[in-house]
Amino acid sequence: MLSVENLHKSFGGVQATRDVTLDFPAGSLTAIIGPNGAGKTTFFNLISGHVRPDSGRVVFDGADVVGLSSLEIVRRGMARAFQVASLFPSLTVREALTAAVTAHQRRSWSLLSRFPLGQSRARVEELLELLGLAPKADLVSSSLSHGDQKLLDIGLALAMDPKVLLLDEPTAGMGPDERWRMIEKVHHLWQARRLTMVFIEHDMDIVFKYAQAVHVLKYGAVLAQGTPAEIRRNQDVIDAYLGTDHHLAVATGEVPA
Ligand SMILES: Nc1ncnc2c1ncn2[C@@H]1O[C@H](COP(=O)(O)OP(=O)(O)OP(=O)(O)O)[C@@H](O)[C@H]1O
Repeated sequence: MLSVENLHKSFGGVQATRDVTLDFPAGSLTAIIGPNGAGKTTFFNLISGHVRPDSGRVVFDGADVVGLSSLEIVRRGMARAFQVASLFPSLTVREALTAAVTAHQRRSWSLLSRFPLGQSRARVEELLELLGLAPKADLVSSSLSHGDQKLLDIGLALAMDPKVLLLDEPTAGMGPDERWRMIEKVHHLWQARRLTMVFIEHDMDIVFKYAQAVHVLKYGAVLAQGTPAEIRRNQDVIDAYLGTDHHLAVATGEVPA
């Protein structure tokens, strides 16, 4: 579905992405982890067309998309949840989703005839249900909790009908309980929509519980990739990232050695 080959990007003297080659099979749920400044967000910027790589390929659905605009990449089916809900502070949740669904359908001219207004309404209601936002559909976006605003951001990305969904720290800024509720919803929609999903996450408990595959970046390069079980016992990852707390957890039997 998505594969990245030998991707490089420098900003001045900083090599933010170094020879990154990674694969994201159709229907997979992959976490990207790494210390601050490892190049995780830059990686998302490169694959979604927001920043152009210096070299390398981003093969999405069989075609190299390097050089295409971010809008064209969205149109081809790769969406990214941005903090966009805050752009529509006075719209209700339903109005914001309706605007996104309608905008997407207008862009997909060839599909327009297959999406009459009734279907676009049905699509909005389906998204409200999927995200658990139906009871809040008539609230203005700015009055939502932080977690619900993030869900609305995800909903606006889902309105693009993506095959691949990129989430940059979906649980950032949340307390422990809200974090787990959020990731459970994300996991539910991954299952329900059979998406290929990639998420950047700092909370290792969440990563190890939910991701099928984990790609670890350090100084812009791929340090390791594997299943959660492989990553948590990978010595390079432990040394570079998981650190002493992990050693302690292994020693006390909280996680397997
Ligand atoms: N537009 C830019 N101009 C200059 N330097 C940049 C730019 N974008 C990223 N960088 C640099 O590239 C490196 C990687 O940054 P990036 O934000 O991708 O890391 P990250 O892993 O997402 O970090 P964090 O976990 O803190 O969000 C950093 O040194 C950063 O300062």
